[in-house]
Amino acid sequence: MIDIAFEALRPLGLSPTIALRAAQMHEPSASRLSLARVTEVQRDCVTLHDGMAEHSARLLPRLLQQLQSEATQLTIGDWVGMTVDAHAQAWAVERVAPITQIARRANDGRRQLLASNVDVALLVMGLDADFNARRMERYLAMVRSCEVTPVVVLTKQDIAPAAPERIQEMYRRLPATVPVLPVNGLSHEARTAIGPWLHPGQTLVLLGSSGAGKSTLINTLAGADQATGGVRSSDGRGRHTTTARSLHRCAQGACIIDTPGLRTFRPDADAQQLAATFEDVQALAQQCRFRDCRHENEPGCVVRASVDADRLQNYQKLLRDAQRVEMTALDRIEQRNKWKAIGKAGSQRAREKRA
Ligand SMILES: Nc1nc2c(ncn2[C@@H]2O[C@H](COP(=O)(O)OP(=O)(O)OP(=O)(O)O)[C@@H](O)[C@H]2O)c(=O)[nH]1
Ligand SMILES: [Zn+2]
Repeated sequence: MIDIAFEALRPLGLSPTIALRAAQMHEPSASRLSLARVTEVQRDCVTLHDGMAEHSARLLPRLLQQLQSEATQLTIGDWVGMTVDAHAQAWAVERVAPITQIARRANDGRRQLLASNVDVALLVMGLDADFNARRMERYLAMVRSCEVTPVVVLTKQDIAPAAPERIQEMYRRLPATVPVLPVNGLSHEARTAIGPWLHPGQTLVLLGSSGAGKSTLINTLAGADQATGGVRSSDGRGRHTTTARSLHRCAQGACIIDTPGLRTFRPDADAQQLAATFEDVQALAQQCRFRDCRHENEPGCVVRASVDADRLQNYQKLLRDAQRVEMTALDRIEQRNKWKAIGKAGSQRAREKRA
């Protein structure tokens, strides 16, 4: 049996789908479980919120083993069945299978989870020196391949002299289906602009490089006053670290997960998934003369004629990177041998010509 305090958990992002999944969990033990959300992950414990209070909880060995066998970790935003034992120690007993997971590939190739059960990713970028359209396209590819809705938030509109041109550049490059919101993150108008994505039951995550204005946005969206403050600000510990991820509640009902600054990362997606996130390229490619057009120098290429050249280059680079990761060692040897053979044949022909 699991207790689900739906109304109390709603401001923590509980959706009907998660509630249903939780109700179907098969907990064999007789212990009474309550549904709770992971609001912070520490080295050997997690912070869980059950709608009433936060608990510092350990992971039941069985859950640890299960996560290990699935090569995954408990992540901020996960939902779990929680129990409290006779010694008042809280335990995470079972994880509700997540609906979405935002992950990136670390430079060593390992999959690193950033947040679970996210509906909307706010892709935060400053209109100042932080501005980089290619990086924004990579963020977009990452979140769309995780099936999370992207919303681009361009901060520092009030202080960046180049703001108008940069906003235009973003509109020009990104598909029209992606919302682009230029804001001053310090102003309440940012709250109005992002308002349509802040309904109760929604979970947002903020992604962007260090200094882009993520914490500033959280303060504006959560409201500076204690009454509407986030989960973090109500526990008396304050928000003394920007390196940890944490979950906050917004005044309008949604909850929002802060992440440490991202700069270098690779999306955790295969080439096909990535390609699908460049919907403009995909749609135009249907009209290229050759079915397998790579939009490089083939004649009759409609993509090259219509898509921003830098955007197209970025697309091709992302695909190459993804394909490189997918290639097995054997593929790589095979490809090297093929190029060697081609190279040899080439120099052979050159020798023949000279002879
Ligand atoms: N004028 C103005 N200043 C902003 C805006 N957004 C952020 N800032 C300032 O930019 C600086 C960095 O903002 P933060 O919110 O700390 O950036 P962050 O993305 O949380 O950075 P990390 O915590 O390192 O990941 C702060 O001094 C903010 O006051 C904006 O829209 N307008
Ligand atoms: Zn083409």
